[in-house]
Amino acid sequence: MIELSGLTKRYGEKVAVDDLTFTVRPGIVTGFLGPNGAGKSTTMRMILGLDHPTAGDVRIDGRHYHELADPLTYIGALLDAKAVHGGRRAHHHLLCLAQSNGIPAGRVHEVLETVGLTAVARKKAKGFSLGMSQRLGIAGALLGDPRILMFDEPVNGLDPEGILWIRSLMKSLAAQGRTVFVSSHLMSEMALTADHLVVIGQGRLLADTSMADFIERNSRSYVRIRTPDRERLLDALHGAGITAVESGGGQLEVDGGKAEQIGELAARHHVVLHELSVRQSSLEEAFMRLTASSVEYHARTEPPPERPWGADRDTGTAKAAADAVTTTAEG
Ligand SMILES: Nc1ncnc2c1ncn2[C@@H]1O[C@H](COP(=O)(O)OP(=O)(O)OP(=O)(O)O)[C@@H](O)[C@H]1O
Repeated sequence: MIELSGLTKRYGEKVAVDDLTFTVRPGIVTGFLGPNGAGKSTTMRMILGLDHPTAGDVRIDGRHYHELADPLTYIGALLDAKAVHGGRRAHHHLLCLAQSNGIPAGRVHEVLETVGLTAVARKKAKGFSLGMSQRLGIAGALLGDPRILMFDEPVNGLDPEGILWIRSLMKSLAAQGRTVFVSSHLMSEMALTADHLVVIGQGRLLADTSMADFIERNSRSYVRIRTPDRERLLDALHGAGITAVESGGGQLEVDGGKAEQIGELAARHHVVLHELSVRQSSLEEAFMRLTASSVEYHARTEPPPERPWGADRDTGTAKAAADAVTTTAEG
């Protein structure tokens, strides 16, 4: 179990982690979600005693990291897959870790087998692909057979086979009763892996909920409408007591499953429809709604304004590219 209580980290004026209180429980996969810069890695570094909290406290099975006698036998972590010394062979890297942490050398073979790196055990880490490095990092995390495992963005840059492998590994570790804490900025990935969700934005706790509850609350079904007769349709909908909201690009959205009613209404008022479709909002959209006000770097979704070809020829391209990205540094 990992328990955070009022955990806070400031770097000068910047509050990277802001008063986080939550518990990561055994037997399930807990997803740790937040947009870029939300404070996930900083939180994980504080759990491992690599960064000191400005305020608050974090405990691993009731103790601070530095109080654990052989920490790798309590908590194993993958923070940065490329942090391995490139000149070291995979086997040697794990052996050094084992020897310096009081772990029997025989575990090296076992974990290499578990992560599927036995065939390349004598190869130097600098020749490893990102996927192989992730597997080596995970082997290091598993080395002490710990009850708690923590992975920082383990699927970043992996191919579908690697993603599937990590997903099933995390689930099987949790099924063995271990505590599994995994960070990601992809809600869609977490929906397939995690049983519980902790969402943060700009260092603050935004949600601490079961995945089932999150899906239940955020699976919105709505009707999407495109029409060249927008004003007439809005009047007709209004007259029938149906509320439509603009959803960008001239589209309208109506909550609930009223597609037939809207279609018949449009026909009665001779309104042309280009689209009338029932949609289900994705969990990724729900996550983006939840974290919208805490995202530090926004890319504009509409295309940049069109420029006559040749105008600002020398600087136009760079300028248009710069215009397309709006950076708002909040907080
Ligand atoms: N050593 C540091 N000095 C100053 N600021 C830092 C330092 N480490 C992190 N930060 C800032 O703290 C905030 C949180 O960073 P952190 O890396 O924990 O976020 P994250 O959620 O892991 O992001 P990502 O998904 O991009 O990895 C960011 O604004 C970052 O710039």
